[in-house]
Amino acid sequence: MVSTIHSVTKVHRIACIPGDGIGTEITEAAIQVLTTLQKALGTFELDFTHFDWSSKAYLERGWYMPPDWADQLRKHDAIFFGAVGSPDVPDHISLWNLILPIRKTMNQYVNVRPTRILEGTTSPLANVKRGDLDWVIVRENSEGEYSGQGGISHEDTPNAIATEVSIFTHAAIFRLMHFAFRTALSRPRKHLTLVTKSNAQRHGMVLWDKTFAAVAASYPAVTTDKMLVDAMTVRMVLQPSSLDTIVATNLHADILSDLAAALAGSIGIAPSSNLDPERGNPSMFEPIHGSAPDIAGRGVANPVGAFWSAAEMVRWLGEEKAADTLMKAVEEVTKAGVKTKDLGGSENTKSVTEAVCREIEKALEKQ
Ligand SMILES: NC(=O)c1ccc[n+]([C@@H]2O[C@H](COP(=O)([O-])OP(=O)(O)OC[C@H]3O[C@@H](n4cnc5c(N)ncnc54)[C@H](O)[C@@H]3O)[C@@H](O)[C@H]2O)c1
Ligand SMILES: O=C(O)[C@H](O)[C@@H](O)C(=O)O
Ligand SMILES: [K+]
Ligand SMILES: [Mn+2]
Repeated sequence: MVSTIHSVTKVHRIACIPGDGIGTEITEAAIQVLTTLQKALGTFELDFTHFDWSSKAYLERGWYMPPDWADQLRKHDAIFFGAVGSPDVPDHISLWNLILPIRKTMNQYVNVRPTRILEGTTSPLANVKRGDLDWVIVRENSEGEYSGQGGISHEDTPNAIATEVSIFTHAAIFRLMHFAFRTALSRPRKHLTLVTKSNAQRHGMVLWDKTFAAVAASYPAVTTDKMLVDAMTVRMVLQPSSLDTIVATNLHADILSDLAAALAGSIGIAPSSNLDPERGNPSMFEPIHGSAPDIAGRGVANPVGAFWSAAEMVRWLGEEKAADTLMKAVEEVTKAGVKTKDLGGSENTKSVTEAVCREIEKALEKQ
C-alpha cells in the first residue's frame, strides 16, 4: 500500500481593521507585503478577514462594532489595526467605541513600542547616529489615566464639573512590571528605566515606584534607574544612548512613544503590539500613529510603521523567519533611499510598498 504524506501548512487567521484616514492606506500596504511574504516563504498561510469598523461606517449606521464583536475577533489568531479617528466624530467617541474596548476586553494589558533609527534614515538630533537610539517602551495598556472612570455634572454651563479618575491597581502594575523586566532581560543592555510622576502624584505613582522596586528583586541581572516624566523628556533628547527599555503608565508612555518616534526619524515608522501575554485572546498590532487627516487620501503616508507592526505580528505568531525577512527588506529599502516625505524622501505609500515586496522576493530567491 502506498501511504500519502500530507504536509500541513499552518494557517494564521488575521482580523484586519483598517479604520479611518491613512489607517486604510497603510493597512492595505501591510496586507500586500504580508501576502508577498507568505507566498515567497511558502511555510505558512495568512487568512485575512476584513472588518468595516470605522468612523465612516459609524456615521452611516450609528455603530462602530456589532454587539458580538468580541466573539468575532476571538475567532482569529491576531488583529491588525490601522488607525481610528475622523474630523467628523469627536475623538473620545471614536477611541472609546473601537480601539480602547478592544485593548481592554481582549486583555491586551501591555503595549510594546520599540523605536530605533532605521538604516538610511537620520535622527533630527545632531550627532545621534544609528545605534545611539534603540529603545523599547513598555506601556501599561489597561487602566491608569485611561480607566474611563469619571463624569461631568452641570454640563455646558459655567458650573461644569468633570472628573477623569486615574485607577492604578497593584495587580495591573505587578503583571506589567514582570513583562517589562522580562523584556529588558531579553535585550543585550539589560537595562530598565521606570518613568513616573511620583513627586506630584503621591498615591498611584508611589504604588508604581514601590511595585517596581519589589519586582526588581526577582531580576538581579537587570540594571534599573528611575525618572520623573518631565525630566525623562530631557534625557531622551540629550542622552538617548543612556536608555534601553522603558516602562511607563498608559498616558505617559503614549506621549513618550510619539516623542521617541520623532527622535528616531518619524512617527511614521513606529510600531506597537497590544499584547495579551497569556494568549487567552488575540493580540493586536498597529502603528503608533493615528489617522492623520491632514495627509489622508493622498497616498503619501509612510507605511513603515505598519510593516514593522506586521513583522511583530508574525513574530508573535511564531514566524520568526518571516519577521526577520520583512524587517530586513524594510531596511534595505530605507537604505536605498526609497522613503516617504516624513523621512526626507520623495516616494509615496505605493512605491515604498512595492520596493519592500521586491526586496522580500529578492531575499528569498537567493535561498
Ligand atoms: N491608535 C490609533 O488609532 C490612534 C493613534 C493616535 C491618534 N489617533 C487619532 O487620529 C486622529 C489624528 O490624530 P493626531 O493628528 O493627533 O495624530 P496622528 O498620528 O494621526 O498625526 C500626527 C502627525 O503625524 C503625521 N503622520 C502620522 N502618521 C504618519 C505616517 N504614517 N506617515 C507620514 N506622516 C504621518 C500626520 O500627518 C500628522 O501631521 C485623531 O482622531 C486621534 O484621536 C488614533
Ligand atoms: O491610546 C491612545 O492614546 C490613542 O489611541 C493613541 O494615541 C495611541 O497611541 O494608540
Ligand atoms: K494606529
Ligand atoms: Mn498615541
